[in-house]
Amino acid sequence: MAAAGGLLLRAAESPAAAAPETLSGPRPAQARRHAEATKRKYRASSEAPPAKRRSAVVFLPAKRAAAEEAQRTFKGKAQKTFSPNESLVGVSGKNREQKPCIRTSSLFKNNPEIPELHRPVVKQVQEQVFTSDAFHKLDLHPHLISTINTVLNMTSMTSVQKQSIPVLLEGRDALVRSQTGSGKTLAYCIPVVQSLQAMKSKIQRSDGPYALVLVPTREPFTWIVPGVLMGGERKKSEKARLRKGINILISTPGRLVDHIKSTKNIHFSRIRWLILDEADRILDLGFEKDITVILNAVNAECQQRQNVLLSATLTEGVTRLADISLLDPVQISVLDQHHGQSDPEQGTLPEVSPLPPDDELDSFAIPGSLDQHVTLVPSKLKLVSLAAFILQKCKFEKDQKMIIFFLSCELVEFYYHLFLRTLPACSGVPASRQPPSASTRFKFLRLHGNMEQEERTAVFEEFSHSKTGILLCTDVAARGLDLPQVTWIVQYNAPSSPAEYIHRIGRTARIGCRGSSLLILAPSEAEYVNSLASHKINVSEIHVEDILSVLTRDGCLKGSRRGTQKSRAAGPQEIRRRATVLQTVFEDYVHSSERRVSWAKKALQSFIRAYATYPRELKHIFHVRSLHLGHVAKSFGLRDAPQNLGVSAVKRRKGNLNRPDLHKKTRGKHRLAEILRSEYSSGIEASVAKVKKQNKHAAPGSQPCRAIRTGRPASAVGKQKQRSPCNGKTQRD
Ligand SMILES: Nc1ncnc2c1ncn2[C@@H]1O[C@H](COP(=O)(O)OP(=O)(O)OP(=O)(O)O)[C@@H](O)[C@H]1O
Repeated sequence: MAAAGGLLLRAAESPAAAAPETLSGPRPAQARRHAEATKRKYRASSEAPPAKRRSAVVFLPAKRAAAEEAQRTFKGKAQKTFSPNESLVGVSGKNREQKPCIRTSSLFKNNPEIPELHRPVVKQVQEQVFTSDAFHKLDLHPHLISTINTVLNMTSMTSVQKQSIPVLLEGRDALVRSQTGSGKTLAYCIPVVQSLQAMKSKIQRSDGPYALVLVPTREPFTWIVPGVLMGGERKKSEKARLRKGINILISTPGRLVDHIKSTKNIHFSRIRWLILDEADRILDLGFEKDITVILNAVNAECQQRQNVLLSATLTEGVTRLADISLLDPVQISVLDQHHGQSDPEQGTLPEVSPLPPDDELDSFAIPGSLDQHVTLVPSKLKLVSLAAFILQKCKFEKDQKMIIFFLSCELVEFYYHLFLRTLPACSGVPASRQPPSASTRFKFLRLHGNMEQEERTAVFEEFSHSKTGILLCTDVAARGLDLPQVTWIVQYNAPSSPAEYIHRIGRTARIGCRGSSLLILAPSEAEYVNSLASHKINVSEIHVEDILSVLTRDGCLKGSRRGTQKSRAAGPQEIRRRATVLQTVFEDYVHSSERRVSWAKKALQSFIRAYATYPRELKHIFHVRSLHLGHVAKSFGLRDAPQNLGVSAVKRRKGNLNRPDLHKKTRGKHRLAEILRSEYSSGIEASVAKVKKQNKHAAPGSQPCRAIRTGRPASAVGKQKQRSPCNGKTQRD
């Protein structure tokens, strides 16, 4: 099929061999004008064809064959205008005769060549997830063991649990690094609960917090949550709960800082544990200053405690944070023997080592049960390719649960509504009369930072408990979320860093399960694969033609054209035709009203703005100048590129990003970053700003930093260079 598909695209790419784009085909004068316009576009765009992917010699006959096939297929029909509406059963549900015929989108013309992927094959860092050791081997309270066994239904420890729990029970500080979905949460929860229940004077609720757990986002609160503080909830009710007492306090850094600054009921004098979970994410989101405030506030009231820092990725920032927050820590890293680490099966305890070796920094452990793929898709084909992929997985395969990552909230909203309104209809039955199986197959959900907390929690719960479904989201869902049985992670837009890539794909293949991921890149972004390889991330290629070929299995994309059985076969021409039918479904939907067109334009604008915020080190791969706006517009169901969306227009608006309120409210980069990451913190920045003004000299966080346990000032965290671009980017989330 790959070979057949190869014919398909390359035939389209060759101007000489290209079959008429629409079934009507452009007239000669029109065609000339079109070709000249295209040439102009390529002069202005760096999406001009790069080096060919495969040898032209090898594919020349293939192109010719495809062209001949195309000519044969369309002979004598060049003037017939194809109305996709006629071809779709039940898609629009409107009177087909009354609809004007619409020129089919020119999907397969003038696309850039897809370059050959030359990936260095690297040996990925591997971790063994489970050990054969049972929890009852640990010196834990029998009641705790029976809870783990019977309530949580867990018997054997994971590697990270086996290595961490004894160390933490000994009372040591620890820096724990282990792959996504390997059970890090229990690795610290068990020692915390064991140590708290063993305290001589029985803990009272009114004692206040004994353990403080800092997490980066609001969603991942699970079974052990006696008290949660998170943005998006009413601060007043949180204050009441704090007054009653919370012994294990789990909070996002931003929200806790809000309470430190404005709530009298929060005391840290009894804190025995300070846990920084997902430290890499906390730093990525620019919470260094908040962590500084928290460390100072906790240090001011208590010195005797255990500190634990956990992370799936180990970056320079994480080790620096470990340096100032941990005292003489044990470093626990669950890597395989090849990587020179201790073998968990040998039961050896890890060495005490304050800093990891340089070559370990920024290389990531990926679950061995995760198959990673990449596909290079010209911008014009991106929408149909994603739709085809969804159809393939959710219509033709069983029990698929998929998460699709996008660059911004607006993109999530746009594609969520577009797919919701169009794809289920492709089952051939009007939405109202679809059997329940169709609605579960195409259960679309979305999750992003512009949603109310209540709705976010409901979506999280629904997707968590569902066996199938398609969750469209921003990076708000990339970290810490434990969503069981996810089979596919699709990255429709590339992540801003390899660490983000790891966390996105880490939502599948959790705790030893199998999972797969697909990264969709434009041909001009192909070099990103090398960037991943330099962090020991290996991906294998799926060809776009293979993804599109599923459309030939979809009866409702057949089209109305009466052809022989032979021409209906799953040949390249048929794939092109069906892709065009599907694209037209989207274009028809978008162009069915002015409002929808302007909605699609706004989504396109949001994409361009988000695209402009890739970090400097990735700008040579992701630069707005590389985007062919006309082609990108197609992936928003737009027939033409909207005016005034050029690079210069984007540059002009860049300072304003996509939140008009920012312009008014922010002064300077820092404030901008604060607002952009607001969803991860408290959601009440404005009130904090007010309080800040009032308590300028009184707030604990504003006091001069005192020495922390390592003797270094906490302000050192704040001074650290903000490595991640996320500060300027989380408007995406
Ligand atoms: N020993 C165990 N046996 C079976 N399941 C376990 C065990 N420990 C943890 N789990 C389950 O594994 C899943 C992943 O655990 P957890 O969320 O702690 O992983 P993580 O390493 O923190 O992942 P991430 O880095 O993505 O946040 C959870 O559903 C958890 O209940």
